Amino acid sequence: MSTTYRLSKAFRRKTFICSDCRKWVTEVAGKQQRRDITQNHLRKINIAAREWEERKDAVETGSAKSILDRLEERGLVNQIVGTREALNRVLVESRVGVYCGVDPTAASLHVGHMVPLMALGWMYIHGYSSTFLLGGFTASIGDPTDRLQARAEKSKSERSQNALNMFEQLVRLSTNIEKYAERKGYHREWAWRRAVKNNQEWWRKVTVGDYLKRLGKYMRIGPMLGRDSVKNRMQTGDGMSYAEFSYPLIQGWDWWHLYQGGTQLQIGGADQYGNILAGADAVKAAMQDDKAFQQKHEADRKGVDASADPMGFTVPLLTTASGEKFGKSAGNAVWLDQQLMSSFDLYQFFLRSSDADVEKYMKLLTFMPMEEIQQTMREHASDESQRVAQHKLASEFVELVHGRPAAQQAEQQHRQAFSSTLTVQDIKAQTRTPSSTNPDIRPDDIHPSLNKRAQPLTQDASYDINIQLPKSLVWQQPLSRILWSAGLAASRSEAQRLINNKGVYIAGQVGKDNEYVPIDGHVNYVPVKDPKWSATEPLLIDGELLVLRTGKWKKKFIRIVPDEEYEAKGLTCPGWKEETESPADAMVKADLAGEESYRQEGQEKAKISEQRRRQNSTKRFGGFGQVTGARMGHRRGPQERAV
Ligand SMILES: N[C@@H](Cc1ccc(O)cc1)C(=O)O
Repeated sequence: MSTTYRLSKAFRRKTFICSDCRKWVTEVAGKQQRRDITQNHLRKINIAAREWEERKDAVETGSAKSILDRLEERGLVNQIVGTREALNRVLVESRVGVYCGVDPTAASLHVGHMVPLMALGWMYIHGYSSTFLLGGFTASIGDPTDRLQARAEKSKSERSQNALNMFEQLVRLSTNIEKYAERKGYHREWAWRRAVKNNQEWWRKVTVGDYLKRLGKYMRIGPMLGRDSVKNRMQTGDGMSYAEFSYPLIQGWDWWHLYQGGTQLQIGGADQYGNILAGADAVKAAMQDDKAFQQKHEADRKGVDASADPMGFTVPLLTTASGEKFGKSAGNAVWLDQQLMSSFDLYQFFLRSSDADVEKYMKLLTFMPMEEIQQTMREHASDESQRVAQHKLASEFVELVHGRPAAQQAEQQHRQAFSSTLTVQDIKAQTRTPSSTNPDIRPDDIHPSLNKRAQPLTQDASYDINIQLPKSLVWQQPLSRILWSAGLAASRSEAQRLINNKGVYIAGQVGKDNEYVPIDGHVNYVPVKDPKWSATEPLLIDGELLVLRTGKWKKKFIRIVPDEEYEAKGLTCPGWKEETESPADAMVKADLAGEESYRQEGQEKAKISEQRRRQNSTKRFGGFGQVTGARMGHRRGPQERAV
C-alpha cells in the first residue's frame, strides 16, 4: 500500500487515500479506518488545493495581502512567538491549524475574550482549520498568569455549569462568526474547518505517567521558576501550588494533543505570551520523544517549505483611549450571554464608546473591511453628535454575538428610545404591542431568558427596554427598590448609591409649586434629588406606566400590572416573592469583588502577606466560621432583607 494523494500537504491530517483500494484511510492511534471515497470528494480536494496555491502565488507576487498582514493592519497582533518571517511563511505555505483556548472561570464569555477569538475567526474565514478550545480541565487548576493570589475555589457543580454554558456559547459564536462573515462577503468554502473542543476530552484519559514521561521529563524548571508570575507569587503573593506551577505545561500538553492533528498555531490574549512560549517548547519536547510521530510528520511535510515549529501570537489587551481596561461598564462586566446582558444593553455599551476609541474597536471587533471603516469614520466626522460610527460598531458587534435579528431590534429600539421626538404616545404603543415589530425576528433567533431579572413583554426578546412589574413592587415602595426590581441596579444598595449620586431620572416635569407632574407630550426627564424620595405614583402615566433612566443611557419603560396578572404570566424579577438577587446579579457582584481585589493587589503586596499570616493563625483557631459569615454578609446586607 502506498499513499498516492495526501489531502494533508495542505491540511496535515492523518487522513490519506490508499492507492491500492482507493479508499479514505483515517489513522487513529495506529488503527486504520477505511471509507469509500467519491469522485466528487476528490474533486473538492483538488479544487481546494488549487485555490490555496493560487492564493499563495498572489501573496508571493505581492498582489494580495497575507493573513498576517491583514491581522496586523487591524491591530490584532501584539507579540509573536517565533519570528515574524517564519510565521508569515507558514501561513502562506499551508492551511495550518490554529487554536485559541478560554477557561470557563465564569458562566459567560465577556467582551475582552472577543479579541483573540476574532483573530481566530479571521483565520477561519481565510481557510485555516480553527479550534475554539474550552479549558474545562485547565479551569479547575486556574491560570496563575499575572495573579498574586490563587483563584477562589469553585464548587464542582458551579464549574460544570460554567463549562456547559461556555461550551454552548463557543459553539454559537463559531456559527455566528460564519454567518456574520457571510454577510461581509466571505462565503463558506468546502475546505473551511472549525471545531469546538473541551480539553477535558483528553485530560480524562492522560495518565500521570504519560504526562511526566512524555513532557515533564524534558521541561527544565529553571525557566519556569524565572517567570514573573511565579517570582511575584513567591516574593509578594500567596505562594503557588504545584498544580498552578504546572499550568503552562498543561496548556502545552493541549497544544501537543492538537498539534498531532495539524494545529501548529496558538492565539491567546495579551497575557498569554509566556504560556504560548512555554507551550511551544513543550510541543517540541513531546515531538522529540515520539519518534514514530516525528517520522510520519516529516514524511507528511515533504514539499512544504515552511518550518514545522509550533508558533503563535498574542493579541493586544482591549483598553479605552484613557487606558482603562475595556469590558467593564460602570463597574459591570460586559457579558456576551443574552441572559446576563440583553442585546439592547450590549448595543448601548458600544454606543457609549468614545470618539477616540470607536475606530480601533471596529478594527478589532468586527469583520468590517478597512475601507468601510474609513468611510464610516468620514461620515462620523461630518457630524459627531449623530454617533454614526458608534451605532455602526454597536450593530455589527451585536450581530456578531447575538445574531442579526437581535441587532436590528436593538438598533431600532435605541433609535426610537433616544430620539429627540419621543412622545408618551410612542412609549404607550411600544409597551403595549410586542416590541419586535421586525418580521425577521423569530423566537428561535433570540434564546429565551432563563434569568430571574425583570422579564420582557414578549417571549421573543430577552431583556429589553420594555418590562412589566407587579403593582406591589412599585406602589409606595422606595425608589431604590424599584430600580433594583427593574434591573437598573444590581442591588438595592447600588440603587441607593445611584440615587445619592444624583444619577437617577424619572420621566415627568416639575410643576408650578415645584411638584412633579406626569408628562403627556414629549418625553422629558427630571432628576431625582431627594435620596429618600418615594412618591412614584403621581408620576405614573395613565396610572400604569413608569419611565426611569439612570445615567445618560439606561432606560426602562415599565408597565405596572396587577400582581395576579404578573404571577399568572409566570414573570419574575428581583424582589418578587422569594427572589433575592438573581444569580446573574450575584455573579456580576462576585466578579466586581474579584476585580476590585485584583486591582488593589499591586498596591497591597505587603498587606497580602500580612493578611495571609493572620488568616493562617485564624484558621488554626477555627476561624473558618468567620470567613463563611463574612461571605454571606457580603451577599445580602441587613438592609437588603425582605421588607
Ligand atoms: N490559559 C488561557 C486559557 C487556555 C486554556 C487551555 C489552553 O490549551 C489554551 C488556553 C487563559 O487563561 O486565557
